[in-house]
Amino acid sequence: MAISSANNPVLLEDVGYRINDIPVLSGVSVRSESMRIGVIGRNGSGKSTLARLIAGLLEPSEGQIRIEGVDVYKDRRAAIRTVGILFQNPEHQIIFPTVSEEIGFGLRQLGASKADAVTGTQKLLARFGKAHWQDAPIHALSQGQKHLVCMMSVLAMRPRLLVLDEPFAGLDIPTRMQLTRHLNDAGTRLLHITHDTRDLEDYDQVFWLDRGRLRASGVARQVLQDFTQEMVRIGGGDDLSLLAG
Ligand SMILES: Nc1ncnc2c1ncn2[C@@H]1O[C@H](COP(=O)(O)OP(=O)(O)OP(=O)(O)O)[C@@H](O)[C@H]1O
Repeated sequence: MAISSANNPVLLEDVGYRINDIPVLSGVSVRSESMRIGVIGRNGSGKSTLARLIAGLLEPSEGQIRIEGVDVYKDRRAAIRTVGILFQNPEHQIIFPTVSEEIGFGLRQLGASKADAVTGTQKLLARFGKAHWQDAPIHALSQGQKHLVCMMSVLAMRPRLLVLDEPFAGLDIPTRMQLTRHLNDAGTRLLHITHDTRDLEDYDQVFWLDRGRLRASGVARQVLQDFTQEMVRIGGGDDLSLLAG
């Protein structure tokens, strides 16, 4: 299903990012109007850095990023309505002790009154069939349940694009399937960053990030096939031996 979001592109123009003058990303240009955008790459290829740039949490050292027309780093007010992000580790996202406080916080960020945030949280939990989680202490939840709390908290803010930074790594198959179903039901545009080709099999368009540069882009099937072949080829060697410096 290749529904497009024409005229609302995810647009990166010649984006670079340096840490202590060392390039982590260089010359990354992406234009996509797809509803399901994938980014694949090895460990250390710059995926998480790219996720944070697209969410507006980092300022590009070079180039421009516009998500549906919004400069997500400079215009933070517009950015929180435009892009949400889910991290690999829920502990990096969760700040509050209970489920309802965590979800309500995002609604308050959007300007909802305390009462509206409470009602909005109740409605959202009911929509996910989790009304009974309202007062649950988050520390008592399983890892998969914590992921779902993060997902509900982000979706409560109705972002037009949701960036997924390997949120399913380390989860078992049923949990991955259930979380994926919730994501698909939400109908939100997704930009999914991963090293696991399984996550992107039914995506519209995939970008392959290699050592901080875009190596390929195109329809998912072709890019994933080329990526897998290259990973198997590298896996036959021993590049773990290489030390920098
Ligand atoms: N704060 C930092 N300080 C120094 N180097 C960093 C920092 N953040 C990222 N890097 C370096 O930038 C490169 C890209 O890191 P990044 O985390 O974006 O890659 P990744 O593709 O998400 O990796 P992984 O799949 O292992 O999570 C790596 O070489 C990493 O060591």
